Amino acid sequence: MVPSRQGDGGELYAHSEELEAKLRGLAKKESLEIEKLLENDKKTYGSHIKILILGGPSSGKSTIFKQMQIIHANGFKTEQELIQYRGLIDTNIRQMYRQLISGARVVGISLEPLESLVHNINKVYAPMDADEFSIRTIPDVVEPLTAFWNSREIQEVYKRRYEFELLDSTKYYLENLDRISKSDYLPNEEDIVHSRKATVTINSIVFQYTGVSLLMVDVGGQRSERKKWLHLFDDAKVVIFVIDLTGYAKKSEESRTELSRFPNFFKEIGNDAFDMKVALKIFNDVAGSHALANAVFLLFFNKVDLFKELLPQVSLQPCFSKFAEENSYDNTSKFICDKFIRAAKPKKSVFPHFTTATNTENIKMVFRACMESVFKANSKATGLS
Ligand SMILES: Nc1nc2c(ncn2[C@@H]2O[C@H](COP(=O)(O)OP(=O)(O)OP(=O)(O)O)[C@@H](O)[C@H]2O)c(=O)[nH]1
Ligand SMILES: [Mg+2]
Repeated sequence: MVPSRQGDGGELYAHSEELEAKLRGLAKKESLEIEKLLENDKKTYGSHIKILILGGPSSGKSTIFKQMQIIHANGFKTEQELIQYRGLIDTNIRQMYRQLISGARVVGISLEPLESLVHNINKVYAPMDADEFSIRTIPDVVEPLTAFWNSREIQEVYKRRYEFELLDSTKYYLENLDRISKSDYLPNEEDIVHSRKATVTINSIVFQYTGVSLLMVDVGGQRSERKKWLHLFDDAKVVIFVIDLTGYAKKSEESRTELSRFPNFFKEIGNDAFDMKVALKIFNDVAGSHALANAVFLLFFNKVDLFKELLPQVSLQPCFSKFAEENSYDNTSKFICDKFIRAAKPKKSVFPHFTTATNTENIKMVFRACMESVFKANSKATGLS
């Protein structure tokens, strides 16, 4: 799948001078707002250790942020929060259904045999279409949508999911429709970390970790959101940089626009516009930033679960032409990891970790290991001793 493009003005930005000027004005206004927000943060949070979560679109930053809320704060408990997540999950499910239909067109699989199922599903969704907030996974949609999902055609389309845009949690939600459609359904933590909404705000939490107060900040990874990052770099001690491992197989429109701006960094563009290359470029920029010269970098190579599923189907070689080994997990993960570590040269403290952000236990364990290495790394530079 390619990242959701909600709220992204990327291509417009590249093509129109007038729009560019307008957006510059907006960015200035935005930067004043961010400064005000940070000023308030300082008042509220005092002198905490600041950890920034950065990375490309849809890499899993907010999922990690949610896990921190679950592990170190109160998690998601209020009815209002749960109802909001329920609405988001319902919207995600409808989105997945539509993406599978468009995907069938992209990969050239005819859905004619599913005509009556599609008709029945559309009949349920049609009255809700006028208002996004009214979208519900009602019991009437469960039977046709489950049959649609289990059909031979859609399973074939799903196998080729990296050729078109599809939400990562498609299988997870479409196999839990019975539970989700219950009238009193409220999402559990696992459901919540599988939901998807592109971040267009700056989210922060403060929590205690072994007696140290940490301020963790989550931002959006889409190009329009990355303009806000610079304002946050000052006094950040730790950067968690999240990389979507499946990005080696994805080519989003955003990646094409993005890479065409750096012809010297990436010699071959066009067919070569893989999301992982954009992530590499973003990481290279961030790691070279003066404001982050003393920060410890934790690299989270994320979506290990999906990466392992993908490896037997898609080779790493089209994305990285120098990769010439067998497409095993060990070979590919090492190759990708080396690429990023080399991009961080010359002097950085960089600690790589392999993660599945939707798995609370995995993130709990990785975070513990991270903090140990951070505390040990360079107490003078980080002020974490
Ligand atoms: N299966 C699986 N899904 C993941 C993993 N990490 C994240 N996801 C899913 O990937 C989708 C995108 O994750 P987000 O956390 O929203 O990504 P993000 O980096 O915050 O994206 P932006 O805010 O747009 O920059 C969500 O549906 C997550 O549930 C993972 O390790 N495994
Ligand atoms: Mg996010």
